[in-house]
Formats: sequence, structure tokens, C-alpha cells
Amino acid sequence: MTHTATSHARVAIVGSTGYGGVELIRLLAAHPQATVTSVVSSSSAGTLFSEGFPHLTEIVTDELDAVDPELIRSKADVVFLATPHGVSSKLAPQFLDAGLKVIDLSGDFRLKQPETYREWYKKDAPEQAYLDRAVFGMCELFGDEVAGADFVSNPGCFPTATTLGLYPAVQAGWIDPDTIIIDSKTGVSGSGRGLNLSAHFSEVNENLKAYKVGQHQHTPEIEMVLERAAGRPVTTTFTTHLVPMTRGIMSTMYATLTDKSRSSAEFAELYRQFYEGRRFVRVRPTGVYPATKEVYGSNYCDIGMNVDPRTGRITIISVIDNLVKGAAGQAIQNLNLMMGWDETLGLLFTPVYP
Ligand SMILES: NC(=O)C1=CN([C@@H]2O[C@H](COP(=O)(O)OP(=O)(O)OC[C@H]3O[C@@H](n4cnc5c(N)ncnc54)[C@H](OP(=O)(O)O)[C@@H]3O)[C@@H](O)[C@H]2O)C=CC1
Ligand SMILES: CC(=O)N[C@@H](CCC(=O)OP(=O)(O)O)C(=O)O
Repeated sequence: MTHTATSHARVAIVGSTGYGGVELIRLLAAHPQATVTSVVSSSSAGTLFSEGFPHLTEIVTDELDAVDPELIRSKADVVFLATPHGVSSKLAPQFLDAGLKVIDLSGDFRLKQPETYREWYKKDAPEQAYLDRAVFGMCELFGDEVAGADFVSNPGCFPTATTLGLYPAVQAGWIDPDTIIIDSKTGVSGSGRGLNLSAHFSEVNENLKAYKVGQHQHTPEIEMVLERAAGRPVTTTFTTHLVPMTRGIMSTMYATLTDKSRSSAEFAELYRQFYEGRRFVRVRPTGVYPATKEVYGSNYCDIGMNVDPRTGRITIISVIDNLVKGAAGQAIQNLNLMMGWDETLGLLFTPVYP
């Protein structure tokens, strides 16, 4: 595809009042080549954005726009859809048809087979033509496919942490893909800003619970990526847990080595070479394992690993901030790639610590 880089983008955010939307606003405020020109709401159009979000006083001075593709086309070149599953599937075609570039944060366009989407999301799938048109934007793995695209489907939060942690070892044939077990934990902001009982303080505080066991909608997305690494279909066991923190995902992955003589140091070197030049993936030295706080508020994915010669298995630990690398940060990384810009533009900030 031929592609000419433009130096600036006017950006609209649909779902701007949700956690993903507000995080996009925070990150884009510091982006040197993108400006948010429209914040959009289906329920509060005409009200002042900062009334609902006082921390953005004097930062976002606009009123919320209605979900009107023609209006938004007059103000913006690119639209981020930070909208729920089942909403993006209806909105994305309208915005594409109006001539906007679209980056969708939902799961609606990630899976390419409509029947797989229906099975895991329990919703009607988007039209096949739009599923085919949406480029799956896992930047460090398939970023080359994003350059010049007009429609990007941003990966899920768990698939981002998980597949960045597994891909190099699966692709190299160093672990047996049929033995992979993924144990993931997430902070509560992963379930969005809307009220729901399972995110209620008293349900989450001092609690740890598994959810969607055997049914998580990210399972086929993880398997889709691992299939590309393995060159054949892969099935995995994937379990998610809700932990009492606001942000953060940790995926702890277990797999059997194909050659039991390989060491932790050899794996770490494989990963370092694989991610060489990719600023947002940091591979830890052997014996050092990442914690969610070490990527808090940042676009980093940090990975550590340990080979246990006793069992012949590896443990891989991968952490991200679900709202940044797992959502808004990777979406902006995709914007950068789409526009032909350096993928790190506006994203090289340090994690918040402590
Ligand atoms: N939270 C996270 O960590 C991650 C989220 N995602 C995905 O990103 C998307 C947004 O998630 P998140 O921000 O957490 O969700 P929220 O529930 O916090 O926000 C979603 C927003 O969508 C808007 N919305 C709802 N219905 C419609 C509609 N019919 N038309 C237009 N807008 C609508 C709402 O705003 P209003 O009423 O003002 O229109 C709402 O604020 C989801 O698809 C989610 O799965 C992906 C990765 C991680
Ligand atoms: C805590 C919590 O409920 N997390 C959500 C994360 C999914 C998400 O945010 O949506 P995407 O599918 O678009 O990535 C979940 O597990 O379903």
C-alpha cells in the first residue's frame, strides 16, 4: 500500500467519558502531532466535558459532541472508538464510510471469523468486509501491517500482555504450544467506568476472584496470535482474576520446554533479540521479575522468565497497565504507525512510581 506521512492529525474520541476515552485524552494532551478536536458522547452531548471530569479543567474546554459521523468528519481526520463491544461494530462502518480513519478499542473487529466472534462475545458479528478491512494492531508483533491502514482494531488488554510474553518462545519452537497455561490478574478499571456489582468496592476490596473461567472472550484472540507464532492452531488454558487494584495486568504463563537443556539466560537473550529496537518491551535480567507498579501509567510491557530444570517448564511473567499498553497507549502507538510516524511519539513517559 502506498502511504504518504502527514505531519498532524485532528482526533475525535467516541466514548470519551469512559476510562479508555479519558486515558486517550490524558495521553494525547502530550502528543506532539495529534490534537483532540472532538470529544463525543452518546448520553451527555452539549454538556461541558470538564464538568464530569474536574481533573481535566482548563485542559479540555470543549462541550461533548453528539455521535454524528458527518459533524465529526468536519472536525477530525481520525476517530478512536472507546466504546463497548456491540457498539463499535455499528459505529465503525459509519465513520469509515464518512471518510475518517478509525482505531477501535473494542473486541468487535479483532477476530476474523464471525462464528468465533458470536461464540465468545454472544453478539452478532460485524460484516465480513469490515472484519477483513480491520488490521489487528499488535504493534510489536504485526506493526508493519498497520502502516497506511485506515482501520485498526486495537488488541485486548490480556492478549497484549500474554502474547508479547509468549510469542518469541513459541515462534522459536522453544516451548510446546500445546502445554501453555495462562494465569492472568487484572485491576478493576479493566471492567470500565460503568457501574456493575462485580466492581463494587466491597466485592473487590480484600478479595481475589477468578472470573469467566473457560469462557473469557480473549481466549480466541490469544490463540489467533499464537497460531501465527506456531504456524498451526494452538489451544490454551486461560484464567482471569480480579484483584483489588485500579490499574495493571499480570499474566503468568507456564509451558513445557521442547529442549530441557535450555536455560533462563538463553530465553532472556532470545527475547532481547526478538524485541531489539522495540522501546515498549523491556526484558528483565534473569532472576528479576516485573511487578504491575513498574509499568503503572506507562506504555511499557515488562517481561521476566525462569526455567525450572527440575520440571522442564518455563514460567514467563508479563505486566502492562491495562489502560495504557492494554488500551489507549497501544491505540496511540497504532495511530503513530498508521500515520507513518515514529511509533513512540507522545508515549515515552516514565511509569508512575511509587
Ligand atoms: N478498560 C480497559 O482496561 C480496557 C477497555 N477496552 C475496551 O475499550 C472499550 C472502552 O472501554 P472502557 O473505556 O473501559 O469502557 P467504559 O464503560 O468506561 O466506557 C465506554 C463508553 O462508551 C460510551 N458508549 C456507551 N454506549 C454507547 C453508544 N451506544 N454509542 C456511543 N458511545 C457509547 C459511554 O459514554 P457515553 O455514555 O458518554 O456515550 C461510555 O463512557 C471497550 O470496548 C473495552 O472492552 C480494551 C482494553 C482495556
Ligand atoms: C476486569 C474486567 O472485567 N476486565 C475485562 C477486560 C476486557 C476489556 O477491557 O475489553 P476488551 O475485550 O476490549 O479488551 C474482562 O475481563 O472482560
